[in-house]
Amino acid sequence: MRLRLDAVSVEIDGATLVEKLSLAAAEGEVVALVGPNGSGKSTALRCVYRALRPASGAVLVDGRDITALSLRDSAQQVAALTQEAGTDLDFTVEELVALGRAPHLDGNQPLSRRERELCTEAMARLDVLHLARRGVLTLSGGERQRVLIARALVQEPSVLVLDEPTNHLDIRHQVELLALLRSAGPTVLVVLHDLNLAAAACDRVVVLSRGALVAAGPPHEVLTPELIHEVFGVRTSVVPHPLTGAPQVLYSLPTAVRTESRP
Ligand SMILES: Nc1ncnc2c1ncn2[C@@H]1O[C@H](COP(=O)(O)OP(=O)(O)OP(=O)(O)O)[C@@H](O)[C@H]1O
Repeated sequence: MRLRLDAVSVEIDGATLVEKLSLAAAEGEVVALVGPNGSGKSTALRCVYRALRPASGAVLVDGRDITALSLRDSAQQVAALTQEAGTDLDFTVEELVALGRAPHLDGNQPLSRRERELCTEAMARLDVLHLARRGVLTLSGGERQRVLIARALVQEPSVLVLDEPTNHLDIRHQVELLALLRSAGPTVLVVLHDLNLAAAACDRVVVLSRGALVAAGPPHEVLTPELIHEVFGVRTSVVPHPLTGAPQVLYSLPTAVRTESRP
């Protein structure tokens, strides 16, 4: 198994934020992590990119506990797009993307031709090549998000974790990003709030509630009205997508908050 979380628990100041979370993702699989606000999704991801150390349990990449690897070795294995990933550093887009190669370089070693091509290709795939010379601080939120994803791709990780990567993205770039994640190569663990994007793009969906796993499996098995009501407290209808058959979650607003009906 490429990525495995084995009974990972996280405690901070005596509170258990994640409790005995186990999940696995095979090579090339795209797994969505969904759940209500505060259910522990970002905390679980932080253990994978080593911003947090589990109180117990382990994160394994290709069977090796990542805490046994040097930071440089684990940065070659795992790339992350985090919620804190906005950068205050005034790089150009191409400089920031090139930084994704850092875990693979010795000191100030310049990029090889192949690495420069890799950066150009990633910028093109994320539709930011035309911004290559722009300062990152001048970009819109969605443009910056796409640049950071290009940086994660040039890292050529075997595992890519992304925390709400569709934040700030317009609908075209959301759809393109999810399609890209399916074809990019690395095993992907992605936190998503949009259950329909998760259903369309992910092989499996893992649902967290109050720090613990409540369901995991293919989208059509997991995303049922009963489960969504139990976990999110929202009534939904789930119908098959007319073209793909993937489950589509339809929401209706509670009648109490509807505006009065028109004459
Ligand atoms: N450093 C910390 N100290 C104390 N509590 C924390 C800390 N970090 C996170 N928490 C709490 O842990 C819980 C889980 O947080 P986490 O960010 O993992 O949730 P999430 O599922 O990613 O939420 P969201 O959908 O809102 O991004 C929350 O209640 C949060 O307030």
